[in-house]
Amino acid sequence: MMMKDHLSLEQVAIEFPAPGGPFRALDKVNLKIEEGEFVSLIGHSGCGKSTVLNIIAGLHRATEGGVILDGKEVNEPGPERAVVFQNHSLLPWLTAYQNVELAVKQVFGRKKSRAETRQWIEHNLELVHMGHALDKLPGEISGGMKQRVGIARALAMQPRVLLMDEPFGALDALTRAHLQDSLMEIQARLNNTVVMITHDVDEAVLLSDRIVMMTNGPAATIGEILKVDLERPRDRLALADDSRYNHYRAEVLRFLHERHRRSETPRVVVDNPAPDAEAAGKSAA
Ligand SMILES: Nc1ncnc2c1ncn2[C@@H]1O[C@H](COP(=O)(O)OP(=O)(O)OP(=O)(O)O)[C@@H](O)[C@H]1O
Repeated sequence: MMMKDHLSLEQVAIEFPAPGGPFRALDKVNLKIEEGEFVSLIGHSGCGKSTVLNIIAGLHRATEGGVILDGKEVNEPGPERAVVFQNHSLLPWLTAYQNVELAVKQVFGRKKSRAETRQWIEHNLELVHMGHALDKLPGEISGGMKQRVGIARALAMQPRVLLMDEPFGALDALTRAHLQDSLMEIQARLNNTVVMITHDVDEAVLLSDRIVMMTNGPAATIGEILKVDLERPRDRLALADDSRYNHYRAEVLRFLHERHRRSETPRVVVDNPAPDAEAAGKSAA
């Protein structure tokens, strides 16, 4: 696969106004992401993961440094960077189809004919296995299904970068596993560049090409980057017994627990749906 650098964070720092003077949440964040790469951000609660994602999304402006996407500086939100949040954020009065349609019309306007628009919306909902529920309202479908629609909406914008802020965090373990598998399948087909925040160590290892581990704030930065050299497609059951998989998992846990331990209990989920979950230890906290 041909890969080239296309997204880079250069010397990113951000300060938020605070009563005692500016609060420096991030400092000297440097990261280069290649096209088609799947990168996850992991770190203790409050270290600044969402802030990094929001800066890439153009929702926050860096105080110092900046983000370059395909040679252009990012300074506002744009459809080439679609965001999927933890809580779906669908409009409740619109059906699954109409929620995706809204985004498609915003991005493509009149560039697609009516027939093409319809086909494109259906295609994206089918990608996430929601082709059977086009006319359902968000209130009529489960949390996992809503999240699928949110992902379809983001994919339908044909973004160059897919930004996901704990997209499966609110779901039960089984639904989460299904959606992780769907996401891997879609990414293999479309070769999207993905930046995903997660608190789930298994999710990070299973999905990522690289895991970016952040230090605690204030002035949080990238502590270590772990390259996950596991061939794709990846199979969660086969990997549960794979020593390399367990090594990567242990590396992330070591980083979170030894190097950057906080006095309070870190919000880290180790929720392995594989049969050896008992042996591996249910909770990282
Ligand atoms: N708009 C803001 N104004 C002031 N401070 C902010 C703002 N947004 C974030 N912060 C602060 O910046 C730091 C990083 O927050 P952020 O939400 O990015 O962390 P996080 O790693 O995503 O946390 P979590 O894992 O709990 O979601 C925190 O100390 C937070 O209080």
